[in-house]
Amino acid sequence: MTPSITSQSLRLSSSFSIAALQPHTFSKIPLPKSHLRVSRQAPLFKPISAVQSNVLLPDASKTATFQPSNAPHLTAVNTEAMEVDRATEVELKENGSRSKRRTKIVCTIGPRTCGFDELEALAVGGMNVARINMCHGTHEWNRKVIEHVRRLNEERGFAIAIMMDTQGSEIHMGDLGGATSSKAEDGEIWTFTVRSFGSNCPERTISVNYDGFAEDIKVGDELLVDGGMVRFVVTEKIGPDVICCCTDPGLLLPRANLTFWRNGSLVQEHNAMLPTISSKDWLDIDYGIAEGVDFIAVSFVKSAEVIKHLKSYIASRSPASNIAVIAKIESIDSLKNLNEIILASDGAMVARGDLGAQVPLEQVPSIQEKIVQLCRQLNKPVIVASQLLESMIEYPIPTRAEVADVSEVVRQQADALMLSGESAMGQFPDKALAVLRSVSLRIEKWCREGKQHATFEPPPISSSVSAGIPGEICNGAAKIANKLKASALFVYTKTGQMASLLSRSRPDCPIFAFAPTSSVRRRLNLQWGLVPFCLNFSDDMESNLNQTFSLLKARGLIKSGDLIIVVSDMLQSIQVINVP
Ligand SMILES: Nc1ncnc2c1ncn2[C@@H]1O[C@H](COP(=O)(O)OP(=O)(O)O)[C@@H](O)[C@H]1O
Ligand SMILES: C=C(OP(=O)(O)O)C(=O)O
Ligand SMILES: [K+]
Ligand SMILES: [Mg+2]
Repeated sequence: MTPSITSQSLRLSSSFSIAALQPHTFSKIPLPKSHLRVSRQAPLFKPISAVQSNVLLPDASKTATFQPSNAPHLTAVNTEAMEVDRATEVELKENGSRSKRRTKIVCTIGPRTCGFDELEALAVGGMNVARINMCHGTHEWNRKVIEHVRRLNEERGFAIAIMMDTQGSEIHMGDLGGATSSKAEDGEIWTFTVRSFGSNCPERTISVNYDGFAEDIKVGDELLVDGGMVRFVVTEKIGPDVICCCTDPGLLLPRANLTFWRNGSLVQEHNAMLPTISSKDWLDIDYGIAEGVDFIAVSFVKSAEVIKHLKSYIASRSPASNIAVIAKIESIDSLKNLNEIILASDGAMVARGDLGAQVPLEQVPSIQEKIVQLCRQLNKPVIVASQLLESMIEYPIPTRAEVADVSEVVRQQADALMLSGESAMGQFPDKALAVLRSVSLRIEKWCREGKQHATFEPPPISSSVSAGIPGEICNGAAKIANKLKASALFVYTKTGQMASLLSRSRPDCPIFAFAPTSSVRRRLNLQWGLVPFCLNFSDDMESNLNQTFSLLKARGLIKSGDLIIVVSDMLQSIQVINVP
C-alpha cells in the first residue's frame, strides 16, 4: 500500500533573490525554471519493499545495522552500511529526538582506556572522537587503539573518528626514568639538562628534549612546569646543566611541558628556532596517513603556511584520503595569525593547557569565546580542550566550577568538548564522560527554552568566505525547522559540506546527515548537532527518502507523522515532509 505523504517543497530558482549572491559551484543540478514556490505535491514516495539483497553480515546479532523489525532473522540487509550505534539510539529514543545531545565529545586515549573493553565503555558512553596524543605511546601502542576503535565501528555501528595529535616542537621534560611522577619540594635544588639517562636517572635530575636549552636560558629566569604547576628559578649554569631552585613545589609528570619567563614575560626565542612540525612529527604524520586517521591536530601552529603545507603533503601522499587538519591554538604566535590559520584549516582546537602557559590565565576565557565565534563564522568545527574536569582525574565528581566551565562551552555552542588526562590516565574516565554528556544535554535544553521567543538569526558568514546558495538554503531550512518545530532535519550530502552548513545554523532539532562513505560519516561526527549515517544513496531523492524513512522507522528513531525538513547537495530545494 502506498502511504500518503504530504510533501511541501520550496525550490529556489535563479530568479529568487538569494541566487543573486555568489555564483555557486556546489550542485550540478540545473536550477528549475519556476519561481520560489510552496507546492503541495501528490504522494511522492513508495515504501521500499522489505529487505533487498546484498551484503551478508558475519553475525547480525552483534551489529546494529538496520533491519526492519519484522525480519529479525535475515542476515542480508539492503544497504552496505546504514548503521546506528547504541549510544545514538539511546540518546534519540530517551527523551525524543529533539533532545538528542548536540555537543560532541573527544576523549584522549591513554593507559587507562586503551583496552577494547574500556574503549567500548567510552563508545557506549557517547565518545564521538578518540584522540591519540603522539607525545605519548609508540606507534605499536597507538595502532592497537586504532584497531580497537575500528572494530567497534565495524561490529557495533559506531562512527568514532580517530584524531592524531602531533607532539610539536615544545620543550618538555623526559620520561623521569620510568617513574609515574616525582615530587619537587620548596627550596630543593634540581638539575635540568640535555643529557639523557635512560632508566638510570640521577636523583633530582630532569632531562630536557631541546638541545639549545642551556644556551637560551639565563640565571634568574623562571622555569615553569605545565604552565606553573611547579616553578623553579635558575640559579646557575654548568655546561649542559641548568641548576634550579624550586619556588612553587608540586608534582612533576613525565614529559611535562616547560616554559621559561624573564622579567614577567614568556621567553620566545626558542620557539622561533623550532619548526612547528618536527621530523618526529613528519614520521608520525606518515604513520597517521598510513593508518587512515580521520583528523590530524597540529600542535603549536604559528601560521597558516604550515597548515597549507601539511594539507598539500597529505593530498600528495594519499590523494584519496579525507584527512582533516585541525589547528591547535595554543601559542602567542597562533593568536597573531588566527584568521588565516583557521581559514586554512578544517577546524580548530582551543588548547587551553598550553595557551594558559603562554598568555595570562585571565585572558584565556575571552580568547576561547573569540575563537569559538570565529570558527562558527568561518564554518569550521571547534573543540574546546583541557582541564574541563581536571579534578576528576582523582575524584568521582567534578567541582562546581568545572561544571560551570563545561556549561559555558556548551552555551557558546562549540562543536566539541575534550577530555585529556581525565580519560587518558584518570581514575574515572566513564564518570567524566557521563558528566560532559549530562551537562551538555541539560544546558542545551536550557538554551533552547531560553531562546524560544528570540528571533532566529544565524551569525553572518565572514566576508572572507561565502557559503553562497547552499549556505542560504541551510540557514533557510534551519529557520523553517525552528518555526515549525520539526522533529529533525535530514541532509543528503556527498562531501559533508551541506551537513556542515546546516550544523553552522545551530537549529533547534537534530540533523540526520546521510553520507555515502563511512569516512565522511566519521568526520561529521565531530560537528555540533549532526547525527551522521552512512547510506549509499542515489540521485533519486524520492527513493532516498523512502529508503531512509523505512530504515529509521524500523529502528524506532522516527515515526509516522513526524515533521522532517529535507535538504541535499544534489537539489537546490527545501522539502517539508510528514513521515508517512
Ligand atoms: N598514550 C599515552 N600513554 C601514556 N600516558 C598518556 C598517553 N596519552 C596521555 N597520557 C597521559 O595523560 C595525560 C594527559 O594527556 P594529554 O593532555 O593528551 O597530554 P599532555 O599533558 O602531555 O599534553 C598526559 O600527561 C599523560 O600523563
Ligand atoms: C590540548 C592541548 O595540547 P596537549 O594536550 O597536546 O598539550 C593543550 O595544550 O591544551
Ligand atoms: K600534543
Ligand atoms: Mg598543548
